[in-house]
Amino acid sequence: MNELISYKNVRFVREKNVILEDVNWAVNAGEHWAILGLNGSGKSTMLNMMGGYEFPTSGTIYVFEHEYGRYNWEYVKKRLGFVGNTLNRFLETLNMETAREIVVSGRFNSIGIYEQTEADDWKKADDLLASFRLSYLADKPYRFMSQGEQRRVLIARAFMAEPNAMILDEPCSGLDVRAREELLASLEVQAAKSSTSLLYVTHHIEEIFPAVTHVAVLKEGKMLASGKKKTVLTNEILSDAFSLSVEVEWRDERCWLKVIAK
Ligand SMILES: Nc1ncnc2c1ncn2[C@@H]1O[C@H](COP(=O)(O)OP(=O)(O)OP(=O)(O)O)[C@@H](O)[C@H]1O
Repeated sequence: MNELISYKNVRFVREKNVILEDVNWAVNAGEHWAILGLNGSGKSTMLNMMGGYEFPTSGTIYVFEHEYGRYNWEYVKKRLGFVGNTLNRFLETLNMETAREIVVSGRFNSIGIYEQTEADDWKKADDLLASFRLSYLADKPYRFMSQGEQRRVLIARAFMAEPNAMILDEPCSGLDVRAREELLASLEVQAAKSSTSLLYVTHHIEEIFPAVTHVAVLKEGKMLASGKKKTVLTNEILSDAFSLSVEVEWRDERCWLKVIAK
């Protein structure tokens, strides 16, 4: 499977408001994407469509070569990981569990372990914890972890099912600079190790870690630009996207934003 995700002329209208218009986008195996755009530009709506939470008003969406609306979507959802910046609905269960238990539960796409686990599952969870440099937390309950540690545990959990693609929706929001850098370093390692394509949603270009290969920029529901990161992360495109005069500075495969004029 080469083309993992494809949006063709996708339009989405909610209560007479056009939320997405003429969105064309394709993600191929081996690519890692950042999805950029101001608040309300349509990023979450666009990505929620992959999980089947929103249905395009017109246009077509293919995920893992299956057309949305013409296939049993439960199978597709199993191959798609999702990590938001909050799992509050499940907080009570999470709080009781240790890092190891939470990571193992990712094998069954559940919060809480309700199925038989094998020794291999625990070994894999331990390997993931090591890869995220979280082994020291293995037996610690979630409620006693820092916010940054909690986020990394949830991301490690999402890798447990080895999804074909994983949506990371603003995973660094609310984290301090050190916790942010630890999370990004973990993603960098994981991007090199696993075959999961990462789809990283953010407002901040500073979070685009070196392994990200492509960037999509949304503005007011339209795809302003998409393609290889160096061709998209330019002064012109970002100034347009943010409606602000900005300059991009590249350093060690990371980029930083300077505001020139408001
Ligand atoms: N449940 C909803 N009901 C009505 N309008 C909504 C709803 N969810 C989103 N919208 C509107 O749809 C548009 C796109 O929102 P969306 O959440 O997709 O943007 P976003 O780029 O993800 O924003 P953010 O960065 O703030 O998360 C916005 O105008 C928003 O107000």
